[in-house]
Amino acid sequence: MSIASTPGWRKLREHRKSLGTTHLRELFDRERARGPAMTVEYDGVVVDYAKNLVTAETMDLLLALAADRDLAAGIEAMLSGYPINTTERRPALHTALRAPRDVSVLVDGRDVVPDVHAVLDRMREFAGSVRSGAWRGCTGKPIRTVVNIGIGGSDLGPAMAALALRECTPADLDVRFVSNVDGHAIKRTLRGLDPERTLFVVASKTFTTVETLTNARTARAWLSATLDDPHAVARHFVAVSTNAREVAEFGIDPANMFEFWDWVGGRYSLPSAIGLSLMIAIGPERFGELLVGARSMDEHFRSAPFSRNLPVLLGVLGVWYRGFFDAQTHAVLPYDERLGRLPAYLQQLDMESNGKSVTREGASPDVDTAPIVWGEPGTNGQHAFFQLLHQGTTIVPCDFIGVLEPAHSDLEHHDLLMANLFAQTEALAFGRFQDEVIAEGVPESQARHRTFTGNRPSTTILLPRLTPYTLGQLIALYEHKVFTQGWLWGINSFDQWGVELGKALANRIHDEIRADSADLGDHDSSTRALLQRYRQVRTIRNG
Ligand SMILES: O=P(O)(O)OC[C@H]1O[C@H](O)[C@H](O)[C@@H](O)[C@@H]1O
Repeated sequence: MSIASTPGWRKLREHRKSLGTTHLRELFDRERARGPAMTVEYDGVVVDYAKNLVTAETMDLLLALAADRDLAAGIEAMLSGYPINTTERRPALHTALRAPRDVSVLVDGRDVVPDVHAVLDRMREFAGSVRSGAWRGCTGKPIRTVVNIGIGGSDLGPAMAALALRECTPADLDVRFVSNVDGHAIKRTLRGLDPERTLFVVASKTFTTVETLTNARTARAWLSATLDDPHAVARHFVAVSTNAREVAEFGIDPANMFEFWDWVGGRYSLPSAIGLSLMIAIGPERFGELLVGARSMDEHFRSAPFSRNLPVLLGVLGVWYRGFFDAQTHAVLPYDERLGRLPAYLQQLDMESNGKSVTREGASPDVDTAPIVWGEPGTNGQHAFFQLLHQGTTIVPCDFIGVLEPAHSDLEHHDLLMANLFAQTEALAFGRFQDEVIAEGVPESQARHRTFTGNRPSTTILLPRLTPYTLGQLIALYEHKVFTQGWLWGINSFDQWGVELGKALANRIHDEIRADSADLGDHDSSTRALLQRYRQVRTIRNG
């Protein structure tokens, strides 16, 4: 049944009406212990959702909706390997990537956990040998730079995590990421590198992604231009993929390929071999800690009652705002420079998973699905777009993410950072009303401009420290939040057909650009004129 026609949704609609414009000031006045009552802690991760536009009744209704939508069965189906990715007839088993050795997870009657650990063992051995210098380039020198070539899920996860955990990377090891097909990207990445000491990790689930293969070919040509050695590619290129045939076709020895499986979605693949560059950067042991952290959140998701289940709570709050407040976007604001790429990572996770207009049954959903996810680290965002968060005409639910203890010892910086985080959530929630502004001595002519309506929702997520373990928890927290929402909306969160059309058209246009004489008559007048303009410049440049 579509979600909007369920009794649970109808009750929420009534409840939303009765809530009207009730202000967070009032809710906090009414419930003296609202803060602690609406804070849930699990294994060191604190989620305070008190500054959301909800009452205890709202939460009860949202959680009842989750129960009615059989979320518990959905969670079980995902974790036990049921093929919930129906359009691709596959399970979505990223959770098996962090299962301990003694657990079994069956896919088509076969336990996949031994395969997972066999690859992890190979990764550990390889990453260890690169880090220790035992793995040599073809001229006998140890590797000092690792370049991960991949895009989307084969880039964002490891790049986000490598930045987050950079303190764990030895100073003499440089791990870089290149994704864009824009030639400036690979040029800048390779600038100043010593081919004799550089290792390329070509990461692609399909090994057919044009951007990645183009960058990999350019890197191979760059390497071969200096290292005239038949063993150069074997010593300087490894692959991470599900596609051994294409890897061999590219010229990478399958012995240097690290495998994963089609039941791992690209945007969920960081804990798989896609994490190889990260493992080299932070070391096998720390990579293992990330898996254990993610595992801890998996277990929590599976077993905690919904009212104390962090991913479920975050998930239903998002459903509430999309369904009943017309909130088009959701901001992720990590108050931690190290989490600078988290918003980009979560954009793919959330928008590629749930940005859909078709239900699992092939119908149109009758409610809005994924929000537009965006964000920047604090405090930078405050000096850029927070104006709109505080006084704009649109409601933007925000996640503020803070880390209690920094990895440096400069408390002055950290106190300021955290003060800003807390202040922003307070300002958004409670605002400053016009009479208060006037009472402060602001001239009446300016009072409206300097008024803050407040009642702008936010959730605060606190981690004790940013470590591989807590980063693993945070990743799994958001993965399961996204799952919760997709399940409630009734969509398949694990396919991504929406990226295909643009790819197909780009292939066709690419051919037309290369064949100068190609007839552009099939294109619309806008595209045709743009292509002609580009072809002219291209022809002049090529002489
Ligand atoms: O890992 P690859 O096969 O190279 O895919 C890289 C990315 O490209 C695709 O277009 C998908 O939209 C992403 O989900 C995927 O992560």
